[in-house]
Amino acid sequence: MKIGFIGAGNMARAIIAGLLKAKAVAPADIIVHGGHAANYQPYAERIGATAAASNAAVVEQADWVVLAVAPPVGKPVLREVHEALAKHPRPLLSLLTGVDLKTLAAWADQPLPLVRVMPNLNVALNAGMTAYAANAAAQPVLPAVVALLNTLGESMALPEADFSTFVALAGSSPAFVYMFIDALSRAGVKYGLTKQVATKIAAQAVMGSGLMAAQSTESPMDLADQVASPGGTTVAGMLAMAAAGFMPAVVAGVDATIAKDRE
Ligand SMILES: NC(=O)C1=CN([C@@H]2O[C@H](COP(=O)(O)OP(=O)(O)OC[C@H]3O[C@@H](n4cnc5c(N)ncnc54)[C@H](O)[C@@H]3O)[C@@H](O)[C@H]2O)C=CC1
Ligand SMILES: O=C(O)[C@@H]1CCC=N1
Repeated sequence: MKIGFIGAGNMARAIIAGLLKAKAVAPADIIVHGGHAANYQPYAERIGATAAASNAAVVEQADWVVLAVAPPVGKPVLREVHEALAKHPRPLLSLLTGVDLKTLAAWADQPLPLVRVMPNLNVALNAGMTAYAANAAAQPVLPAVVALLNTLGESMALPEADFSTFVALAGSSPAFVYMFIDALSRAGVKYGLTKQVATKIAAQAVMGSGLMAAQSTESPMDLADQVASPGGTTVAGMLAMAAAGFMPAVVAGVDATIAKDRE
């Protein structure tokens, strides 16, 4: 199975890293083309992937094509590869935020199997959270696509109406979590730890808590109650964070992310 990537930026590289770690695809079966030869060619060489000379060459050489460019670049790129896709009607996996299957079909301007895929950067560690939605033509290939996505972490079928919310809760949220880790770590620096030590402590605590929340059948607040001993340190911290607007700040961030995705 040859997987082609149009665009070789952060998201494409994270997916490729995950696929290679899982040994889901052989390095030479990864075909990439990006906007800048000076970037994508040495990258392809470094990981043993095949650098294609053009986006059309990606379509010609790959079995499936992943559209991994910025959303505004999607339409011109699909116009550019129109002829190649007409000759080789490959399933197209789009990572573009804010671009639904209907728009994608209009841009492709020909009947193609289309899968809208929304991953996050944690796919690089095979710990991603990915949503997908597919058109009717993609149904025969969907089980194989989902099997591939599952090598990158968890995946779920999601109605397209919920994709904007998913972007906030999974696509963008690693950045929000890093903000939280940085805030914890900075507070540690305030009390005399080095940033390096404080970040190690904060990141490991967040990782363990994430694992616990993902695996437990209890709600996050039930888990918090188990941390908060009566009259103890945790409840004092939780109440101070609540008073400082922790939850409204997070929800405002999600609101802004969803609004941007829907622009
Ligand atoms: N970064 C993330 O965490 C996530 C990104 N996405 C989506 O993935 C897509 C890619 O995002 P990133 O990788 O973060 O962006 P990026 O800016 O890192 O990468 C975009 C890539 O497209 C290439 N490119 C630009 N014009 C091109 C053209 N005409 N032909 C071929 N390649 C071209 C650039 O050279 C670059 O390699 C976006 O649509 C984004 O919404 C989705 C979920 C998470
Ligand atoms: O910031 C962005 O627009 C992309 C989509 C989700 C994560 N990164």
